[in-house]
Amino acid sequence: MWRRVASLSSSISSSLLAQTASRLNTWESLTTGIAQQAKGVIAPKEKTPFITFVLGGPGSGKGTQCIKIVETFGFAHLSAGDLLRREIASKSADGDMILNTIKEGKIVPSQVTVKLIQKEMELSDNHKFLIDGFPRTEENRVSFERIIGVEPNVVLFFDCPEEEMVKRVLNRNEGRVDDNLETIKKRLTVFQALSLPVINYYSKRGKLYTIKAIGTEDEIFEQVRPIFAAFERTVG
Ligand SMILES: Nc1ncnc2c1ncn2[C@@H]1O[C@H](COP(=O)(O)OP(=O)(O)OP(=O)(O)O)[C@@H](O)[C@H]1O
Ligand SMILES: Nc1ccn([C@H]2C[C@H](O)[C@@H](COP(=O)(O)O)O2)c(=O)n1
Ligand SMILES: [Mg+2]
Repeated sequence: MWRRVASLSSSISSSLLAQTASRLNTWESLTTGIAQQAKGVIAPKEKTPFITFVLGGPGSGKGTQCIKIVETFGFAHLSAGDLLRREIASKSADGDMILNTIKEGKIVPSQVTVKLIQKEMELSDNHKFLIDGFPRTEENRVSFERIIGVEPNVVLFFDCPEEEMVKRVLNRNEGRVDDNLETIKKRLTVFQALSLPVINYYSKRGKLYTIKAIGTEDEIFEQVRPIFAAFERTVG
């Protein structure tokens, strides 16, 4: 549905695009939604999706703040890392490759991650998505745009000093295979080299909201809250 909407975007005005997107979404609901509703699985998607990418280094507090955004603003939270860990746990065909990549602090091929995100978006009856820990690379970003066919509305960047991120990750205690000093160092290098260019890209496109990610969880959320409050009336 979203790929078809996006392919029209260069040739028509934004208000016409919004109307067209709305109609295409409704049309798609009618064609695919009927079968799903007949089975009682999913409510029709009648609203244009509102997509937020949540970026920041390892341990910067993305997941913690996503929980608060979900509670306060009713978004669906899709954590790329959680989706990949679920593939490992379910022993899927890509499970071993994903496990080895995560242990090495590297990035899983984009096609794998985008397909997992796409599946969750399609299954969700929400239209507001927080996509946490994605895109981590330019390849991730381009792949999302190609496969899903839309750009994010908002990009949050949790900007946290390295020392603090390392301290938080080492204290996390959730049994993650990448929460050790050796892997954290590699993840920080990957973040600097591959993720910062994505953050700069969205800054240039005027979509980036930088949050100073130090202080208590509640203090940090007070920087996040007004961003979504400003969109709430238009997004629903
Ligand atoms: N403001 C904060 N102050 C202190 N600790 C925090 C704060 N925010 C989160 N934490 C803790 O730091 C750890 C990392 O937070 P979180 O898992 O949210 O980070 P993340 O950005 O999602 O990391 P990753 O990219 O590794 O998934 C968690 O144990 C969390 O409870
Ligand atoms: N877009 C992504 C997101 C995550 N991964 C892998 C590599 C990360 O180190 C790991 C954990 O992610 P997190 O829970 O910290 O967001 O998952 C990836 O390859 N691509
Ligand atoms: Mg996380």
